[in-house]
Amino acid sequence: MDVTISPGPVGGTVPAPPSKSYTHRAILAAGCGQRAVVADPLWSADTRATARAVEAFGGAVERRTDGALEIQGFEGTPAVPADVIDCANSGTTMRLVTAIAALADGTTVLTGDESLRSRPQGPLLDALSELGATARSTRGNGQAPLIVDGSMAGGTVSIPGDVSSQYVTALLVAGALTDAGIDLRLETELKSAPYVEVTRELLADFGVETRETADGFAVAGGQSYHPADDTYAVPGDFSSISYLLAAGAVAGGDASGATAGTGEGTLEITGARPSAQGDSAIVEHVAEFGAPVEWDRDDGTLTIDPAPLSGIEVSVADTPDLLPTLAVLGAVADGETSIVDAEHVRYKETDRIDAMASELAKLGVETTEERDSLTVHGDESTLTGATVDGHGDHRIVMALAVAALVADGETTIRGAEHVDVSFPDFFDAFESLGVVVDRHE
Ligand SMILES: O=C(O)C1=C[C@@H](OP(=O)(O)O)[C@@H](O)[C@H](O)C1
Ligand SMILES: C=C(OP(=O)(O)O)C(=O)O
Repeated sequence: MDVTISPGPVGGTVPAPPSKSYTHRAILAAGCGQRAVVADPLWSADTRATARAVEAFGGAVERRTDGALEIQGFEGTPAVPADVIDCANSGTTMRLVTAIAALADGTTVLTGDESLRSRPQGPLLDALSELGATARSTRGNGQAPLIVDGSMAGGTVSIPGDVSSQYVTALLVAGALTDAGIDLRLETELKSAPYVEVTRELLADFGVETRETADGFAVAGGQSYHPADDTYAVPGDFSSISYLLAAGAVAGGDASGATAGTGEGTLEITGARPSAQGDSAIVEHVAEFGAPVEWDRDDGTLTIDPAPLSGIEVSVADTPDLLPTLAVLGAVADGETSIVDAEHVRYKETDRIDAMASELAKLGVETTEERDSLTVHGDESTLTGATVDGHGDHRIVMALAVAALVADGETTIRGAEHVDVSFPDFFDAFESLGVVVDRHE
């Protein structure tokens, strides 16, 4: 599907979609236990891949009419899957499920789409092999398809922290079910660190203890997964919220003609309660760009008004998924925006530094790309509508949709269906805010 977006103001109230990261973890934690209900889950292409993996290991995932997931777990012992596990486009699914597969008494094969089959898995495969499983890439290049033979005993292992935090998450989730536990030593600084805190917070809610150590993390073996309450409720997703906040910052207003900076064009986002998500830093970032934003943390409500924006310098070491949103804010802002500490953003569904540089160029925006940074020259840029490519990547599509709101003329985004990965209702949400979206082939 392609979409054509007409520029125009946004305004109104919109709910945040549920967190993808928490939903993946909750489905797997419930799967590792006996039974649990996951309320308000994100039901998207990526989280459905995780649900399929739980079923492949012998669990059952049923979606109730209220959207909650009733999960019967495999109680700590995954069965050997009867078929290949297709992780589709989801890195989180592949990393976490690979580690759980190392607990099965037999062979699991994992694959995914072309994008996922190009992403790095080598350090995780090496770690699982050191811990007593046999885990390898069919092509010997550290990429899926993967073959994993269990079962791993646990022990001490070193792993780089600057490729993906999901390796750490995977070892903590599966390590609790090993005999010996896992003592994980980081060979480098940890990028995307808040995601490990999301993992530790969720594991604690499922009765699994983890520890931060002098050089990494540790999880004792022989633990079991059981939620404190029968039902686990998923919080809102701040990576998804970033597009809504950015839309409010650059195009807030209403049909009656609110003016930037006057507080008349408020956009409100509900369901934005605090959690361990590092991407909640987007709230501070839009404020640094100059947009008036308020966050009622108790109520979970964010309000944002449009304002003239000025460029900022921002590190995405902890928040890689914010890069596309920040790049678009930088394109609209006056002056230069430098997005730094970004090398790991190249290992996502696509190389997002490169993808944003090339698609923003089509809209008339000048950028400078380095290995670990993207500088957006907002002052030298005028956004002009064009046909742009989503690179098969949900976050590129959504960020470009925000840019389209303030481009001069219509913008067509190719491959817009990829929003299904993390925010299936994204274009409906945009329409509810007053955006004119034309979906076509
Ligand atoms: O654990 C998670 O839920 C995620 C971790 C991050 O990946 P990396 O740790 O690979 O940077 C992030 O980019 C991804 O969208 C979700
Ligand atoms: C990189 C992402 O997810 P994953 O690693 O699970 O594919 C993402 O959602 O931006």
